[in-house]
Amino acid sequence: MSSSTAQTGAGPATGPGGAPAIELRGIGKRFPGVIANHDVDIAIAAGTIHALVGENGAGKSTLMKILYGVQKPDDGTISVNGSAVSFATPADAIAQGIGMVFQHFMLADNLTVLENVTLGAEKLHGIGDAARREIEAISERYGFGLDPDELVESLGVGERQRVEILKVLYRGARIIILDEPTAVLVPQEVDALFANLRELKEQGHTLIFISHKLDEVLSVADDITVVRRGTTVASVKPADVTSHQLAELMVGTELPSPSTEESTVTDRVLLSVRDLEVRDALGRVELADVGFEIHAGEVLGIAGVEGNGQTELVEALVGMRRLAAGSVHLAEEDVTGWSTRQRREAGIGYVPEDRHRHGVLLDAPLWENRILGHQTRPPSVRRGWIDVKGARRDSTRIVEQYDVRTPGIDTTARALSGGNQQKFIVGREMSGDPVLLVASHPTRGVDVGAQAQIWQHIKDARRDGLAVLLVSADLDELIGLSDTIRVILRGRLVGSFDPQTVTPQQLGSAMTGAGEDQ
Ligand SMILES: Nc1ncnc2c1ncn2[C@@H]1O[C@H](COP(=O)(O)OP(=O)(O)OP(=O)(O)O)[C@@H](O)[C@H]1O
Repeated sequence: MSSSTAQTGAGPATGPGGAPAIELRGIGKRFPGVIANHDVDIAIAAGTIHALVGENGAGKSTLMKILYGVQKPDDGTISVNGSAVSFATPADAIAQGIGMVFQHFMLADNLTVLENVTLGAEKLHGIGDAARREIEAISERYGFGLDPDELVESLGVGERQRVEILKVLYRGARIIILDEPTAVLVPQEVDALFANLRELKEQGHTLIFISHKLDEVLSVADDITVVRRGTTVASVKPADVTSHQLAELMVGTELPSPSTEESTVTDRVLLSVRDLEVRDALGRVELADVGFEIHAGEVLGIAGVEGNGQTELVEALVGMRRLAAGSVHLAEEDVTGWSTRQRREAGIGYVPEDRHRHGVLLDAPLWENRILGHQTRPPSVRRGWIDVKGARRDSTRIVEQYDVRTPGIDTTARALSGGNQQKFIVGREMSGDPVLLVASHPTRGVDVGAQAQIWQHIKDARRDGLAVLLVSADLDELIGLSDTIRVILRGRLVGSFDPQTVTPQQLGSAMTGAGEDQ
């Protein structure tokens, strides 16, 4: 146990040089109908790893956007290394040595590491040998293992993230903000990321990251700030709290404890996939020999490192990809040649992996988003016409049942926090009694309390016979929710595991191919 004590509010934590690397005092930010931040006080010591935790919509991203010059605060002051600053744009923050790594990587796949890193920063070291030397030096110094001339499209998720970190280091960042950096990583990659973060810290950098994974926060952070309903409510040391206590600080109440459940798997096959093959536009095989069944009342979990065919599998099932071979049966019906619309009408719910591309219309109000993908089914239509009242009523129900934090159903999806957008999408796709739910990362970016609620909704529907294909990067979710777990590797299903007995480490090994020889 550390001798440090939990503080309420943030005291003047000082770094080696005296002043904190970052000090936020009295920060406030309002949006129409919402107070995103108020009275935020945080001091972040130089050369430390500082975690920011809090419920969906608590105001974490807004705070980080203020610190990176994306949003302007209405109140309060920001100091960097003891000097007051004011940022009109991210360029101002970068000039002060602050960099940000977003959750959605912003890399061009068809360019090399060097081209991605120098893009927009040509003035620093050009785009030739000087730049290459600098990139190699940074990669070497922090143990990133990146080759400047490698194409980004051939890199794995963890490597891409290192390119993003390298990009901000290249631009001179000493203070690096990471928004949910572990959401897309497998356990081994998380370990590698944390090793990189610790190395950066050793060399004097200050790291600030947002996470919903409290165990990880406890393992890597030096300090943790808890944000609740827009303001900082506690600042604690990892040694002084458990993940359960941390969760309670976040939500302000006790958390429901998970219930163990009897198996609900029936012998009625709802989805039957045989010899599925999918090819890309150039004819390269993306999925091969994929076959499985899901019964009514069963959750089939798919584990895999991102980019191993999950996207193709999910899109093939919902009718967004043509099959090169194989068949898909929903209940007794051969749906292989059916359109997405026909499949949805037959009762397939779909939670897409990229909520901004396929899940919501960001500039449309929530009630219109209720209709998206459900244009031909009640309550969105009545006698062939869009039923505005029905859609509005059902949107209100989703907001209540899924605890979507929003001023109302006329608010645009864009104005919701990421986790709240996700809750709305899951609520919509669980509407109208689907027979099959095809869900990609249904709780990505969702806080622990809301995650438990979504799991419960899925379990309840499973008890009523819902079949679920669950693709998730969260191995605890896969283990907690699935009846069987299959591992996908390079477009093939390579392993089958019993969630009752498998460990995250075993899954992680199978996912990276380490268990291939078994
Ligand atoms: N551009 C915007 N316009 C209107 N409201 C916004 C905007 N951005 C954020 N908000 C609101 O501000 C509040 C805080 O949102 P923020 O994204 O900071 O939360 P968060 O803690 O990062 O949540 P999550 O964990 O879900 O990502 C939310 O109520 C959100 O709806």
